[in-house]
Parts: sequence; structure tokens; C-alpha cells
Amino acid sequence: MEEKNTQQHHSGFVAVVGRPNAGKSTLVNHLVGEKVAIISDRPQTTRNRILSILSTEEAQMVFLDTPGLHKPQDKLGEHMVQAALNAIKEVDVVLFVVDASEKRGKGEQVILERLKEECHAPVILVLNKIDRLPDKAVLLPIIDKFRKEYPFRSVLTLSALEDEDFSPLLQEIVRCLPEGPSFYPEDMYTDQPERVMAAEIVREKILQLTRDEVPHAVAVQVQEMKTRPNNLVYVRADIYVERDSQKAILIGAKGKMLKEISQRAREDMEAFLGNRVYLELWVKVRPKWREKEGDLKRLGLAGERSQY
Ligand SMILES: Nc1nc2c(ncn2[C@@H]2O[C@H](COP(=O)(O)OP(=O)(O)OP(=O)(O)O)[C@@H](O)[C@H]2O)c(=O)[nH]1
Repeated sequence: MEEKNTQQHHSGFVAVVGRPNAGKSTLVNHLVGEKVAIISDRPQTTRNRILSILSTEEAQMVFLDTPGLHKPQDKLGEHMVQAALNAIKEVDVVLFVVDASEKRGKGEQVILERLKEECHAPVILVLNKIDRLPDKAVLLPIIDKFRKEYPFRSVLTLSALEDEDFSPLLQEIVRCLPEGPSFYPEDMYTDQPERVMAAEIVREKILQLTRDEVPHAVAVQVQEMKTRPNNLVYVRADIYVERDSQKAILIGAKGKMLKEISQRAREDMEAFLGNRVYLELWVKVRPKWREKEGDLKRLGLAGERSQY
């Protein structure tokens, strides 16, 4: 009789933690091969715990791309830190992503302490952004120092932005996962509903286009999303800011900025949904929404969804 393929299937959850701006979303998007989490060069871009799913023949890896573990400044910040903490308690393996091109700071220390206190799963240290290091020899003392402070399962160095092949990291993750069947259908790559993805796309464009002028005082909520008879998807979204001055920046002279945001967001939405999109954006002022529990809940940034 012919031998059956006895290779076992593995599945499990992978938390991706690290200081804001370390490159967590970039790494997860490249691993999964689809754009799921939004990216900007400003810290604290990721607000929700976003599930990204990678299915291969031998395993299904479910990544929780967590908001950076940082010192919270307001209620939104508190929820973000809590979401990241919950992640490290529940998963099968943790990826601790560090920007190796930056000096080590308090942020890494805080995360190491959290891992020591709360984490029982194996932790893989990922030293990222090595494309920025002209002399790779500087990595050795960095690795040495980390290894003295925490019993990492392994340490990998990479560039989430430029590398093409992530198989060493993927193999290491699979080795940490228990045997088991897939949790999600194999063609699914995120658990986020289309509305959430659409809102995140708009937020990404705002962060990318307005730079430091409109800080994190912006939230996006999709109010309506429906497919019209000719397969055109109609999307109406509200953009919330805290001040009139921020509203003015977002709209721009003669509405130019809003038009640019809308155009770029529409293109990404069309790629994501595989349909033509008609996008309508409204900018609204809601003073101090980040301090208000009710507003955070309504925007899906607190309560059930951000806790998992
Ligand atoms: N040069 C270089 N830049 C990178 C690399 N990885 C990420 N970046 C950049 O670093 C910035 C932050 O990347 P993100 O992936 O949004 O970082 P994050 O850790 O998810 O950030 P938060 O959402 O704030 O927690 C972006 O401008 C990325 O393009 C890398 O390997 N090399």
C-alpha cells in the first residue's frame, strides 16, 4: 500500500507586539501577502486588534496585529494597551518586533517586563529594519543584550519592508504552533468586516496625506455601504475630528484635500472589494471624542470588539 502523507497540520494564534512604529503592520501584511493593517510612518497607527490569517499547506497562522504597547495618554490609549496585553496572554506564540535601526528605549523595556509577567508562550524576537543598518555587525551586541534579559525562543533579523522571503520566520512560527485543523476558511485573510476595512482605508489616507497637521484626533465610521444594481458599491463615511481647525485642514482649500483623500481611498477600496466604488465623505467635529467612553464604543474602539 502507498504511504499516506503523514505531515501534521498546525494552527494557532500569533500576537505581534512592539513599540509603536516598529513595523508590525508592515511585517504582518507582507507575511499574509494582503494588505490588512494600515500603515503610516506615524506611531500608534494601529487601533484595533486586527486578525490577519495566513493559510499554507502545513499550517494556519492567525496574526493579531496589536496596537503598540505604550504609555497611555487618554482613554483610547488605555484601550489600545489593554488590547495588546490581552493578546500576549492568549496566544500560542509572540513575535516581539523591534526597530533595530533605532536606539533601544523605554518602550522595549516596558514590553519585556510585560512579557515576563504575563506571557507563557514562546517569544520570537524580530529585529526589523535592518536595511537601514549599513554595518550589520552592530546587531550582535543588540541581540546579546536582549538574550540576557529574556529567554527568547529564537532571534531573527529582517527587513519587513524589503525582504521577499520570510520563510525562516514562518517556519519558526509553525514549529511553535500546536497540531490542529484550520480555524478559518483557507481563502479568508482577515476577520474584519468590509465596513471596518473601508473605514481603515480612509483613515490611512488621512494619516498619510495630512502628516502632523491632524494628529490622532481622527476617527472614521462607515455609515452606509450598499451595492447598487450596476454593481457599484456606495460607501458613505463620517470622519470625526476634535476641532474646527482640523476640519478645515481635512477639507483643504476649495475642498482639495478631501478630494485627494477620497480619490486615494476609493482606489484602495475598489482593489479590496473588487468592485467599483462611489465614496462620499463627511467631516464632523466631535470635541474630545478620545476621552469619551460612549464615543469610543460607537466607533468600535472600546468594549467587545477591541477586547476579543
Ligand atoms: N526602512 C524600513 N522601514 C520600515 C520597515 N518596516 C516598517 N517600516 C516603516 O516604518 C513605519 C511604521 O511601520 P508600521 O508597520 O506602521 O509600524 P507599526 O509597528 O505597525 O506601528 P503602530 O501601528 O504605530 O503600532 C512605516 O513608515 C513603514 O514603512 C523596514 O523593514 N525598513
